[in-house]
Formats: sequence, C-alpha cells, structure tokens
Amino acid sequence: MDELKPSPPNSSPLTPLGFLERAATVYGDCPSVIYNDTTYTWSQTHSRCLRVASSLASAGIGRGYVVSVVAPNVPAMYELHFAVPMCGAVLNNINTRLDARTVSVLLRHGDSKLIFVDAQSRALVLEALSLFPPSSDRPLLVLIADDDAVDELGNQLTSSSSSSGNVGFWCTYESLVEKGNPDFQWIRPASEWDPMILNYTSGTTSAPKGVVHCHRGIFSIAVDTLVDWAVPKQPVYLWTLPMFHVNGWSFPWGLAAVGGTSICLRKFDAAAIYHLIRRHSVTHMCGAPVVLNMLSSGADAEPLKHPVKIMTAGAPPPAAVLFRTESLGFEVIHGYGLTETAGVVVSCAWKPQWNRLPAGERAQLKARQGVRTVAMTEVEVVDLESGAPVRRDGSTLGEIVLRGGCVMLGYLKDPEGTAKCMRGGWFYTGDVGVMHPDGYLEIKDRSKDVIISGGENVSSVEVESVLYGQPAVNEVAVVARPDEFWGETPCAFVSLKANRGGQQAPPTEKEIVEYCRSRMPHYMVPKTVVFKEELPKTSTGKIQKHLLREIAKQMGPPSSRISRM
Ligand SMILES: Nc1ncnc2c1ncn2[C@@H]1O[C@H](COP(=O)(O)OP(=O)(O)OP(=O)(O)O)[C@@H](O)[C@H]1O
Repeated sequence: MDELKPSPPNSSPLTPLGFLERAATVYGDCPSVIYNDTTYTWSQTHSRCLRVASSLASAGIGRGYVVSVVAPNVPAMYELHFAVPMCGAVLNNINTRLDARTVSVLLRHGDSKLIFVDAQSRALVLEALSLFPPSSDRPLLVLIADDDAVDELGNQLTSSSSSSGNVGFWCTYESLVEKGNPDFQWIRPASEWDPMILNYTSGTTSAPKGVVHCHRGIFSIAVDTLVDWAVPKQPVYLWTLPMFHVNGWSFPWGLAAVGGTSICLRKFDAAAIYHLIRRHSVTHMCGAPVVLNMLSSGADAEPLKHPVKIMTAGAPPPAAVLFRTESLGFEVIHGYGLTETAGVVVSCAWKPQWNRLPAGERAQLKARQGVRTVAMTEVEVVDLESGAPVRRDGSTLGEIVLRGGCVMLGYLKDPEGTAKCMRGGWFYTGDVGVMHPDGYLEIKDRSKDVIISGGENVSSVEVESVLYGQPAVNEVAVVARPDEFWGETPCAFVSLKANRGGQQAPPTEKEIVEYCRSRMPHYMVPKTVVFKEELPKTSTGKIQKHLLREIAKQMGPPSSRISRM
C-alpha cells in the first residue's frame, strides 16, 4: 500500500468556512440569526458573508492581513466569523470591555489593517487609536451601525448611523454588504495550516497573549464540540457567551454545520435570558460559571418550562452552583479549555449510572473537568519536576498537559513564550490538577494560585467550592497570604448575596471560619476572611486573584486576622 499517497481529491485543506455554503443549501429558508425583530435565513447569511468578503477583497484586504472586530453579539459579529477569513484575512476579535490603552496595545501588536467597530464601542476605539504613535499606520475603520440597539431596560439607544457619527470611518458595515458581490469566489486556504484566527487571552495571570489558530485547528474544535455535546440538527442557540471571547468557543462555525439558529443579544442579565429562552424556545446556550451563578441565585431565577442545555467552562464551577442551576431545569455540561485550544477539549462526559446518585453527589462529579474530547489526541496530568504522569489517586497534584489538532500554532511575535509552553510534544496549560482512578481529571488550581501552607499544597478551588455551599455567599476567591510561621495561609475574599432568602443578618467572619472548619482539613481553613461588596474581575468575568493576592500581601501582620473592607 506504500504507493497510496495523499492526492488532490483527498487532501483539500480542512476549513470550517465550507459549512456556510452547505447550510445555505440544506437550511436555506430556515432562520440563521435572530436579533430583536430582525431575522435572517441561512441563504441570506451566506449571501451577506460573501458580499462582505468581496468588499474586503476589493479594498485590498487579503491573505495574511489581520482584521479586528470590536463588537458584542450582534448579527455582524456572527457574519464576520465567516466573511473575514473568506477573503483570506485573519479574524481578530477584541473584547469590548477592555480599556482604550489595552485595545491600542492589542491593535498594534496584531498589526490590524481594518477594524469593524460597533457603534457603542466607537469612543473606545477612537481613543485607542489616538494612543498610536504618530508615525504608525492607521487601520481603516468600518462602523457597525445598529438602529435596533436597545439598552438593558429595552429603551432605544440613540440612532447610531447618523452621518455625524461616521467621522473618521471609511464606511458602514451595511454599505459593504450592499455593494458586495454575492457570487464572490471565496478565498480557500492554500494550506489547512494557514492562520485564520488571532485571539488574545483574558490576561488573568499576565498580559494578554496573541494566540494564532489555523483553519485545520478551528475545523477540528468546531466539529469536536458538536460531537462532545451531542448537538442535534437545528438547535436554537442563545448567545450568552461573548463571541469576542475565544470565538464563543467556536460555536459560530459549529452552528452553521448543524443549521442552528443564533439568538443574538447585545447585553444580558438574568431577566433578559429567561425572557429570550421563553420567546424563542431556546435549546442550547453557553456561559462561564459566573453566568450560572447569576441565573440561579438572583431574584429572577425561575424554573424552566422546558429543559435547556447549558455548557459551562472558563473557570471552575462550584458544585453548589451546578446543583442550583440544574434544579431549575438546566442540563449542565462542564468543559475545560483555553484560548490556546480554541474551545473545550476536556469535558465531564456523563455516565448514565450517575443519574441514580443523589443530586449533591451528581454535582460533585460534574464539578470535575473530565476526559479528553474525541478529537484530542492525549491529555495527561504530569509531575511538575519529572514530567511523568502522576498517580491516578485523585490527590497527587501535577500540571495538565495536552496534545491534539486544535492546539494553537503559537503566540504571535513571541517565540520564547511559545517554546515555554509547547515542549516535549505537549502543550503545558499552567493548570494544576489531579487524575482520579476512573481516568477523569480535576483542576485544583492554576499553578500561580496554589497556596503552600506549612509545606502542604492547598487548592484554592477546593476551599472556594466548600464556601460556595454557605447559603449567604455570593462569590468567593481564596488566595495566599504571607505568614511568618506557615509560609502562606489561605485568605478568603467573600461577597455576600444581596438577597439572602429572608435571612437578615450577614454571617460573621467567625461563622465563615467555623463553616469551613467542619468541612475541610484544618490546614485548608482560611485564617483570614475579607468581606467585599464585589470581587474584581477580568473583562471575561474571571476573578482577578492576582489583585486580591496583592491586597492580602499588603494586609500587614496576621495578628488581627479578620477584616472587613
Ligand atoms: N472548566 C474549568 N475549570 C477550571 N478552570 C477552567 C475551566 N475552563 C477554563 N479554565 C481556566 O481558564 C483558563 C483559560 O482561560 P483563557 O484562555 O480565557 O485565558 P486566561 O488563562 O484566563 O488568561 P491569561 O492566560 O492571559 O492569564 C485555563 O487555563 C483554566 O485556568
């Protein structure tokens, strides 16, 4: 068989862009994108994407150019996931919640040639550009005007397409659609390894890093996620996960593969989500654990009329939050991934026999991150020093490493950073976990967040997950506080629920400590408790532990251990 080699009929470059053409053929008259009172069909979405791609190509944007988008989950954002790479360019989504200085740094780092700017982010982008050095080239600006924009209360926002608001902009998004060619022959990648996406990490542990993914990697993660979640044909998908964050875990492409309907929304809170679930009979949605917490603990929490599947990832979901969310009728699947993997690559694959367990035990099992998805080649937990797999005992800590087709090509302009995390055939995640005897892994911490107290490793995630069971606790983060005797001790930062279900008095610091003492080994119990109105978060909703660690460090001698801020 040695003479049988790859040949043109069997080796066309893998790319998820072809999903769109197929969706237009199969689901042409079915809804693709719904936003307020606007509905597009798959044939319209296909044609709009080709038109925008052709307009970009006419403007000289092509292979290797970086095109940025600063927009929330509106239809143009969905379309640009196809339109930008269809003209050969690399799509770079930028988080709308970043400050102008960071946006300016990212735009320059990515060498962006054109930026699609949502009307609500106009001031942010113009300020970011004003911070460019005078000699540097300015990207072209295209305005995504949105006359349908409403605020959280449903009030119409000022019309964004007025000509005075277009100053400094090359044109509007809709004008690119109008003048574009619907028969444009989109630019197929010359190789499946061609770059397609540039995404920046959340910046939770250090400055954001520019992650580059190729067509092959995005194809692989998009299909893999559909299989892992058993997404059926034509789901109704509510966009509660920002597309600017890891491309919404690659669902823009996956939904085209199955002809799903995207329900777009600009901003959301629990009331808006419950309203849209009812209005559109939503079947699927994604969200970080903070979204699950918002849906299940606020005043708007309500039992669902029909089950909704929700995928959570991005941070460890406490078992108590999983339990509360499922009791409302959500079916939660828990996954783990990084910007560097373009989406979820480990998930808590559910076994039918677990359904017979009590709800609390089910939630404990579901809080584990799980096993590799089918398209991943290998996932391991390895000893930090020897690099050998740790014992499968559920307690020996090691670093999570992985390999598979959706691991990034590398960090843009950062060969050192790339070499540091991609070595010996593995991608090193920087996450610390254990392997259970049944082959399911569980994250215990990020390597930077582990607390070492009296020589014992304390998993901040484990202490947090116990504290989430305290009925008055809204959010909690546990970090290391320096201690002369123990080296470090756990310090808990806690925000309390506004609505404590009729219970008036907030728990005292002593009660919080007592709560922990009866539920965990004493070396893990926080020696310091700090109450805060709100915990600081990154623009992707992750708690910024490095800021809390700094506060803990500056708190002085641990004589008065309990404090309130
Ligand atoms: N299910 C999960 N459970 C626990 N942690 C998770 C889970 N999913 C993702 N994470 C965490 O999120 C990280 C990936 O997040 P992301 O790629 O958004 O950037 P970041 O790591 O937050 O930012 P930076 O790399 O800039 O510090 C993982 O490394 C892991 O620490």
